Formats: sequence, C-alpha cells, structure tokens
Amino acid sequence: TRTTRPQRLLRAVQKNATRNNPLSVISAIDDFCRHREWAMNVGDEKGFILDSVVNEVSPVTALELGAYCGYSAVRIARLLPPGACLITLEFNPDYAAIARQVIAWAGLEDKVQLVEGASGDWIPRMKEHFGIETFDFVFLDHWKDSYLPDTKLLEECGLLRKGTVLLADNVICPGAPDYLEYVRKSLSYESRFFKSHLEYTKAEDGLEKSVYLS
Ligand SMILES: O=C(NC/C=C/[C@H]1OC[C@H](O)[C@@H]1O)c1cc([N+](=O)[O-])cc(O)c1O
Ligand SMILES: [Mg+2]
Repeated sequence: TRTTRPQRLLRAVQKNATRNNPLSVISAIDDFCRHREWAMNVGDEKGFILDSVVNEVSPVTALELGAYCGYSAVRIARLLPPGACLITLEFNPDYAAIARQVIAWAGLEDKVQLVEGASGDWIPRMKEHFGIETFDFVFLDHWKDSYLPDTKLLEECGLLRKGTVLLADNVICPGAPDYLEYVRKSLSYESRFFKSHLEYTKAEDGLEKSVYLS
C-alpha cells in the first residue's frame, strides 16, 4: 500500500478532529482504530485508566517511553497542570514524524517534548539535557523487553523519587513477564494490576501501576 497505517491514522485525525481540541483527536483515533484499522494505541478502555492515574498523580514532570502515533501523549498532555511537561521518546522516525503532527493538531506541542532516539541512550541524558531532576510519572509503552532494563536505568540515573508512579501498558498482551516479576517482587515498589483489554479487542490485557518507594 502506498501510505502507511500511521499516515492513514494522521489523515483521519486531520479529517475528523478539530484543531486544538484534544478530545476530538482522541475520539478520531479511537474511531479509526475501531472501525477502519486496528493500531497499537493504548486505546479508550485502558486510556480511561491512564487518565485516572495521571489525574491522581498530576505530574509536573512526565516521561513516556514509546510514542507511536502520539495518542497517549495527547491523552496525558491534555491533563497536565500549567507549566508541566511530558517528554516522550520514540525510536522509529516514521512514527515520530506522525506523532509530532498528531500532538500539534491537538494543540499540545507546548506541553510535549518528543525526542527521537533510543530510550537507553536518552535516559542517561535526561538530567543534563532537559534539566530534569526526577520524574513524577512514567508511562511505559515501547518494546516490551525494554521495560525492565529501562526501569533499572531510570533507577540508576536517579530519575525516580519516593512516590514516582510507573504505569506499564500491555503487561498481559503482548506481555512483559520479566518486568512484572521485578516490580511485584522488589521491595522498592508497591505494585497493582488494573485488568482491562487489549485496545479495541476483547483480548485480555491490563496496566501495572508501580509506585517507587526508593
Ligand atoms: O509492540 C507494542 N508496542 C511497542 C512499540 C514499539 C515501537 O515503539 C518504540 C519503537 O519505535 C518501536 O517501533 C505493542 C504491541 C501491541 N500488540 O497487540 O501487538 C499492543 C500494544 O499496546 C503495544 O504497545
Ligand atoms: Mg501498548
């Protein structure tokens, strides 16, 4: 096919969503993915849980690992308090290009810093490059086998503080077994599972919320 799925998703946003209206961008993507083409956004059902955790934490500094088309970046950034910011890391340049445009269509570019590159390279540079002390909230939604090494890297780089909330997507499907075992067994985390479904399907999935105790 001439265009890619992310390009068709962006076109659906530009056609059906209102500029500077994040909720209409979220709805346009969910409609596209439910009725036209499935895509790996966190989706509306898990998105509702994501929203409730973001509202509870009300983060001033937030990190997202894996932007894809920018759906969860829009979900998170629309809820951030004034002066707060979301840094989102995306390895795939094609996804990053689409995500930037989706975030811009929602009018949230001032709240979101999209960084193209590998999380393993960028996490150690967060403090000096972005002037970040610690993160209040981290959403993990990138490669599932990167959840654990990147969490350990965040710890080692001193980017987590007492009370930092990690929220991980897909801990059942596709699954992140090594990450789940770690956060559930570690005395440094208080972990809780939120049962849900794989985006736009009836398959079992869920989010794991883990509070860093330091
Ligand atoms: O691989 C998934 N996400 C990882 C994304 C990987 C991409 O983001 C980082 C990198 O650019 C890579 O190309 C995924 C996969 C499914 N799935 O059903 O296969 C469902 C989901 O919610 C997912 O986040
Ligand atoms: Mg996901």
